[in-house]
Amino acid sequence: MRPRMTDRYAPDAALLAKAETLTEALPYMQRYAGETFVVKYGGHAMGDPEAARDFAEDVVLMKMVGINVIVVHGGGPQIGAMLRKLGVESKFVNGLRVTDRETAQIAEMVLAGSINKEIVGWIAGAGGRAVGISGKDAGLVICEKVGGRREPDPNSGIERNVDLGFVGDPVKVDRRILDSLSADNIIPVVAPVGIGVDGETYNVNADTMAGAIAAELKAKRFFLLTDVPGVLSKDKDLLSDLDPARIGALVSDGTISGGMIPKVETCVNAVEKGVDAAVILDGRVPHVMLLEIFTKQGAGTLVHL
Ligand SMILES: Nc1ncnc2c1ncn2[C@@H]1O[C@H](COP(=O)(O)OP(=O)(O)O)[C@@H](O)[C@H]1O
Ligand SMILES: CC(=O)N[C@@H](CCC(=O)OP(=O)(O)O)C(=O)O
Repeated sequence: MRPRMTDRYAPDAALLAKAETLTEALPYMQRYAGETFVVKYGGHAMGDPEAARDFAEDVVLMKMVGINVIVVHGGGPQIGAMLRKLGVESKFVNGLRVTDRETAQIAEMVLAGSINKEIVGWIAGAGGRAVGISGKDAGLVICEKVGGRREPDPNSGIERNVDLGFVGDPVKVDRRILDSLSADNIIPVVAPVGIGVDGETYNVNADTMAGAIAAELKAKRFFLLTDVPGVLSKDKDLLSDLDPARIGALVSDGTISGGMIPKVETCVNAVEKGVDAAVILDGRVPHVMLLEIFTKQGAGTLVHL
């Protein structure tokens, strides 16, 4: 027989708090089991190895409680570093990297070769099973070349059309490879490289790629991990809840600018196409996804209709 509980054997407060954390998580586990979550892991959020380990543990834990997790990663800063090392010039127009054939090859090498396998390794290290693929595999993400963008000429100041080269816009997502992997209890890790109908390789903005996949899967949640706490107000307070109309106003009055504009646009596009909610999260915060999923207060900025 187990000894009767006396003060001497009673668990201390810290231990009880651990049990309370788990019971607080219970309704969320019940709500999300069987649902699909798409996680975009940005290149800036991948900074240090400890954060990477936390990220992988969160992904594995989510999978363990029955969430179908799909990771789509970026790698913009890492592509930039490799291009500099190889002495290849690179520039961005409207947040998209102008990508000639050589740049496309280097981007694919960094994204699908190096970063993708690194993430697969982190997930394996946390006890999960992951398979790394790109949008080219099994025709996952079919792209069209993006149209040219208008930009002022640096010398004359006159606006001209800039051809972005091999930058792809996802036009079709074939979910079958993701469904097969998820059904086999494997976490798909997707590099943002797409394929044209003619077999051409396209460099795709990782937010756009993740948004297209989240929309096709009608994901319950679409997480975007970046290096800010979420969308901030003019006074730098975190805006924890936004709808498309409010986002439009914040973009118009200049509160949201730079790299945050395509990010919120991706979120709005995703929720309008059937994703339940998108959440912009700070990937530098340890276990930020667990805090968002399994606690009452959540974390980051939730975007919904
Ligand atoms: N209102 C805002 N709230 C938060 N970040 C903002 C806002 N407006 C502009 N930003 C900028 O957007 C950046 C995030 O976009 P980006 O650098 O493209 O992210 P990532 O590389 O992770 O995809 C932030 O680092 C910040 O400088
Ligand atoms: C067309 C285009 O711009 N592609 C991006 C792909 C990587 C990316 O988007 O990574 P982050 O999410 O880390 O920024 C690039 O070449 O940088």
